[in-house]
Amino acid sequence: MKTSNLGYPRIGAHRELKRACEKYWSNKISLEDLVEVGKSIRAENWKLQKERGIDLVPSNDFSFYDQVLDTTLMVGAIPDRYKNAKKSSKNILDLYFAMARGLQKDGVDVIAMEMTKWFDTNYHYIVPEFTKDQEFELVSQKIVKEFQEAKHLGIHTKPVLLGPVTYLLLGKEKEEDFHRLDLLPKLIPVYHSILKMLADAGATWIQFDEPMLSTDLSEKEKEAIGKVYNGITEAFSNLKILLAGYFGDYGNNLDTVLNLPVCALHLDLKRGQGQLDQVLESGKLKENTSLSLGVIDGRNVWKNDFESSLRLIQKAKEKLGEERIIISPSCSLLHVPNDLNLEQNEGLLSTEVKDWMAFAKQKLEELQSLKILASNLDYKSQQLFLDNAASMEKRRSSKLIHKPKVKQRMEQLEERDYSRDSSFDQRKVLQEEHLKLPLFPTTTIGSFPQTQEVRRNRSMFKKGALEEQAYVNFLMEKTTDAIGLQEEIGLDVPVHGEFERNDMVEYFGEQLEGFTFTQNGWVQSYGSRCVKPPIVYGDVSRPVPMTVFWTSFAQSLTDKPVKGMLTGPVTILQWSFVRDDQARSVTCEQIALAILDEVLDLEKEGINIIQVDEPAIREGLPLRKKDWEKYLNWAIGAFKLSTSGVKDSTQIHTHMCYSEFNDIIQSIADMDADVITIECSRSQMELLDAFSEFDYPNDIGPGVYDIHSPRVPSKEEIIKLLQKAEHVLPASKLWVNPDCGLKTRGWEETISALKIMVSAAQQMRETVGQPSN
Ligand SMILES: CN1c2c(nc(N)[nH]c2=O)NC[C@@H]1CNc1ccc(C(=O)N[C@@H](CCC(=O)N[C@@H](CCC(=O)N[C@@H](CCC(=O)O)C(=O)O)C(=O)O)C(=O)O)cc1
Ligand SMILES: N[C@@H](CCS)C(=O)O
Ligand SMILES: [Zn+2]
Repeated sequence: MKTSNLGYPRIGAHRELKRACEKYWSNKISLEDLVEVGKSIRAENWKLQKERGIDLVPSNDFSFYDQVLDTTLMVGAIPDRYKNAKKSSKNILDLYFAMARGLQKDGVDVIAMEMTKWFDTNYHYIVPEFTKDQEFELVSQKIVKEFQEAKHLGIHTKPVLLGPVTYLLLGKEKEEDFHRLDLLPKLIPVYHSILKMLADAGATWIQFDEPMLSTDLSEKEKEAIGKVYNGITEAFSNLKILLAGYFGDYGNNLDTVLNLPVCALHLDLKRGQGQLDQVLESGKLKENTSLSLGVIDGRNVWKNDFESSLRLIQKAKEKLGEERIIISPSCSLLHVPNDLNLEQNEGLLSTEVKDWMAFAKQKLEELQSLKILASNLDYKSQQLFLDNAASMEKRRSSKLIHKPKVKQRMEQLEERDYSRDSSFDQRKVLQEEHLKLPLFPTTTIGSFPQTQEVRRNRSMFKKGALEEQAYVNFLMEKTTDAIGLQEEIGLDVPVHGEFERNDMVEYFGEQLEGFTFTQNGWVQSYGSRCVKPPIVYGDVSRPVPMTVFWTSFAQSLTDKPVKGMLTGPVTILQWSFVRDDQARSVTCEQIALAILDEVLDLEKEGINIIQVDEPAIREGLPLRKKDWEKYLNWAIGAFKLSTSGVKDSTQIHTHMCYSEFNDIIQSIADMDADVITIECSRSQMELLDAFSEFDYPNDIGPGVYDIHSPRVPSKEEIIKLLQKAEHVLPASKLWVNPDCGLKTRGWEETISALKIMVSAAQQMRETVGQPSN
């Protein structure tokens, strides 16, 4: 029996990669320094995995930004607009970062590639772009170099490649009249060249990630899988191919994968437990194919239940024999924090709850333990097993989890708690009278720059080096400045700026009961940006108001209507690590009630516009269509529960970023938010088509510039996007705002961009109704 890992967190135990990248981008360290940081993180990760007895240690799971972008560079799918960036870049990493972040330097002005969510995770990948006559060539040999780098350290790794079918399917056609999958015959030779180089370098196992296998694939897509892996196994009989689908079971694609002559097939047994029986009983697994049993949850932080994992392992062992079993996490460990041992503050994470958890490093140790136990017929009497069973039992019977008051409140909910009193049209009239906003009202999505100064003050306050009152005074100053600035710029609906928040989810998690949080539980979200997801371990409630002080303070500084800012229940759920002892829908409803309490308190304090952000509604959608309806019912229900108790004259906004809306537009309409602000600019307003075709009933603020890049848009660009929007939707429905919050930006670019945006809106007001050219 072997142990295998599919991927390890690459930001470093103390976010070394984040710091190095950000310093490199601001010219504070050299390329050599940055490369050195990457090298030392890789070495540390490989060593750590080796020391924990992992037999198949991954390489090429490291990335300076994103593994999909790495693949794009590997196969040379560099969009034409980066030609100048390529010429002016001194090295390939600068070109790579220009593709990820855009570039505005030395006469080069190029926008970034689109970014979107990686399946149903909070990780974002850079979307490949393809043209009809797309050519591929081997450009980056990173995977070979990293294999050799590990080899020099005495560690024989299993290089990881993003499979060609998933790679193409994750991309977008930038021209009409072709399907990206038709590019496969041109792409495959590049993969074969890479495999040849890896084989020459001495690689034995290769892991191909094909997570698209956990989605509904068409016949053509299934055929493509067949062709690719039959071709590879035939051409490279000296390589052992491990095919990995994850984030779910293979569903209707099972026969396709069972037919492949691969050396090992990975099963995500956390999301698809039933798949093991199906595979074992089908009799279709090829004799030479091993099973990689993904028994450890790569998507959550709970300790593995050895009893249930060993049951699965023993079952597979009996059928296939030990030699054909590999045990592993369900997916890459990219999505969990690094090391639970770094959590030493009992005030944050109690010893009791900590005992229920395992982060990446601990999950490797669990794999090691499972391997030892699985080889012991009498494993139930082993100390390793008994300790684990004791932890499981303590968690099940803990008094921290169940709160009768929360359960009672849920039982009393009625149908009418889930809808507003009047229709949108009726509400709109009242809100117009009340708020008196101009056409094309301007606003922002909530956060203003979280500068180092803001973060440092919070950090000092949390460490006890800054008194609470001094910290509050500092935040009041920042909020006052932000309101003043918004007045000066001429924004119609100001926000308080979210300076007091470390993160839009963690901030709420910290104030809600039933949640706990960590000191160092960082997980990569995109590029150098990380999040520290809170952990829901018990029934959720809101003991005291969470945002009323800051919103009311901001409102006291201006006559304009300040927009209150909350994170919605689905997003809080989706971006937290959630208890696995009850349905997610139940936890979500508990969070919804806590948010409702806050909405009503804000309204009581005279806040007439309240935004409840739900950027994660789309990413929470199950990967298979058959499961959508059930999810959408409870997710939309939770949003409505959290927002429906307000008066008709109170305007509810919601906000979503990076989402394809076409297929869930009805559900978005069902949310019945008075205004929805959405990410739109990186896709050049493509997303609006769904809203216009569907005749979306409520008001919309399509993001008019990309906030993920430091690039300042021109007025012409914004006008062009607004005209595009006005072309498909009536002007009376349109709001003007950036794509998302401004927390990652600096003040200088923020002020410039917002001034341009406001002046673009003013120009639109003047020209409304006139034909655009
Ligand atoms: C909207 N998005 C979000 C997602 N998920 C979330 N949970 N939150 C989101 O906002 N998913 C989709 C998108 C992804 N976008 C982003 C955008 C920005 C970030 C980001 O900026 N992350 C920060 C970390 C934020 C945070 O929690 N900060 C804390 C701790 C700050 C810190 O690092 N402190 C230093 C000390 C500071 C000093 O002394 O100078 C330290 O601890 O060492 C805080 O502000 O208190 C990031 O830096 O990556 C994430 C996702
Ligand atoms: N209100 C949040 C939404 C981000 S999705 C912000 O502005 O950062
Ligand atoms: Zn957003």
